[in-house]
Amino acid sequence: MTVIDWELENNTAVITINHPPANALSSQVINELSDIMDDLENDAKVKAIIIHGKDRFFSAGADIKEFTQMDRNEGSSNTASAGQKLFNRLENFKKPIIAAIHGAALGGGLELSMACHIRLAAKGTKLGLPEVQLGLIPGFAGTQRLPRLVGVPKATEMILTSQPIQAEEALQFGLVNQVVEPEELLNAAKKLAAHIANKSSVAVSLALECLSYAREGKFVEGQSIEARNFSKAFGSEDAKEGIRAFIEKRKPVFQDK
Ligand SMILES: C/C=C/C(=O)SCCNC(=O)CCNC(=O)[C@H](O)C(C)(C)COP(=O)(O)OP(=O)(O)OC[C@H]1O[C@@H](n2cnc3c(N)ncnc32)[C@H](O)[C@@H]1OP(=O)(O)O
Repeated sequence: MTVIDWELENNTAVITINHPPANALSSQVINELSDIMDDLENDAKVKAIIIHGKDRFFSAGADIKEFTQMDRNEGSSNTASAGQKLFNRLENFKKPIIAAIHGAALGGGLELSMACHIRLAAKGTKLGLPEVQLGLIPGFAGTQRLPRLVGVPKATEMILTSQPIQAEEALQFGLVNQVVEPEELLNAAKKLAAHIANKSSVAVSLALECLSYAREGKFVEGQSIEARNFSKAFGSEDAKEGIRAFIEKRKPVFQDK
């Protein structure tokens, strides 16, 4: 039985983690998500991606029950490296990925959402990295991505105390982009995805590439990639159309070329 489904709605791929009871990120979830990303990468119809969780939670993190069946070597190396590899891939994906978070995004669940480009959270969601409480530490790059988003002092407090924060506080710290009513979450994510999917996918992917340098704090390199990508975008058919449409006071019709 699969634990992740996806479907295409207009130009948005909606990925649903469906691994009851807590959408824990078992190795099966990691493998299936990885396979799905292969499909989405090569599907020209997909211009934006949403990841969300079925039922009560976005994801409560790595599968703690699976940990009990692993030997020390597997637990310490394969699990962390498989998750890190996938999440790096998501973060550097050429198509925008939106995490629609509800209930709980804990441990690996928060790490998954932090690897997405934009995060929307439902009111009442708990977000945290509680691994230290288990005698572990975050293993899917949470010690690196959380400080980048909320600053080192807040990340240190969250990781060392294992205490989650609520969506509203996450918004204040920049950990999520928006907080919405739970029943509005998926619609809000779809609206945002459609807004982006309307744009030229050439320009969107060139912009995403530049933004990856900002995440790494590489201003000088990022600036030079920006100049290169500006020139690539400028030479695209979509830029011709976008500029013409502005002059002609109409909506552009992009061909993604
Ligand atoms: C490299 C990455 C490492 C990691 O990510 S380590 C994991 C870090 N995550 C956590 O420590 C979170 C653990 N879970 C919780 O704190 C709580 O749970 C929740 C806040 C998510 C929900 O609490 P409540 O509403 O009281 O429900 P409930 O009875 O605790 O959980 C419902 C069912 O979900 C299972 N479950 C929850 N989290 C996980 C998990 N991470 N891995 C495997 N199963 C999990 C439980 O055991 C239980 O299951 P049953 O109904 O069969 O007793």
